[in-house]
Amino acid sequence: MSDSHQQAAPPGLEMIGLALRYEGQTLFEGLNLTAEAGRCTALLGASGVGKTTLLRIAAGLAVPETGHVRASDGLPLTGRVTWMGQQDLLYPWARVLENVTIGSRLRGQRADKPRALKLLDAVGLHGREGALPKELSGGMRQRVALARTLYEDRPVVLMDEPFSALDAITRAAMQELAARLLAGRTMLLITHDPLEACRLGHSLYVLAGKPARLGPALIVPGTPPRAPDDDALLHTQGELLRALLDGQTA
Ligand SMILES: Nc1ncnc2c1ncn2[C@@H]1O[C@H](COP(=O)(O)OP(=O)(O)OP(=O)(O)O)[C@@H](O)[C@H]1O
Repeated sequence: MSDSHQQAAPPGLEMIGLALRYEGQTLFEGLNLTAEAGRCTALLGASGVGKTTLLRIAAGLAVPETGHVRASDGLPLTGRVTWMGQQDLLYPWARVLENVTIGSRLRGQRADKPRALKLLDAVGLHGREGALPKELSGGMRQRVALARTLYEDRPVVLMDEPFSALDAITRAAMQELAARLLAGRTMLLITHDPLEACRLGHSLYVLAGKPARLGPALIVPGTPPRAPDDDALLHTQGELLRALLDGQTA
């Protein structure tokens, strides 16, 4: 199912000349990154290099010392960005349906229950709308989180290791679901997993060094979700792993 609720064409996300220091350490300096409109940009790099910080800047949750983030269509980004993280961050006291529609409640709007139920159906949770998060497996909770992300219906989706807490099989299934249901949106995906980046991403970047710099884009041919044993994917995965290892020694 594609989410027909989505309206305007998604903008690209342009991060320009970002500089940020924490406790005297320069994390970025003059960093530029564009997440292309309607495509998935994957960002990899060693732990602590600054990936989440970059995503927080993109979300407006952290403010760079210099530089700025803008939408490629020149319109404000406010209200056009959503976030999906590693933890599902479901409210434990709220049932599945309420968790999916929580954004409406927080905005003081009426929940669109028929649409939420349709999305729960699309993520394979038909009939589970009355369950509490504790009654669901980790993979199911992440499906609820995906339904909630889709319910928010923002053209730009920021994903911080969204599937890293899942086992390999559930993770592969979630990658397929997310690629299908989020297709056409502008996605910026942080992952530690080269295979995940190659399955989901159109452009892949490695962030490395102090201050952190972006390596050249690796472009993966084909349409996500790519098969894990696809020849072109396996080739790009090797290149990406090499770039990650080179980043460690740079
Ligand atoms: N609010 C903050 N105050 C001080 N230092 C911070 C803050 N946020 C992040 N840092 C530091 O900035 C660096 C980058 O952190 P960040 O979480 O962005 O890395 P990361 O690449 O996402 O790591 P990981 O892959 O482990 O999640 C780390 O050294 C971290 O300790």
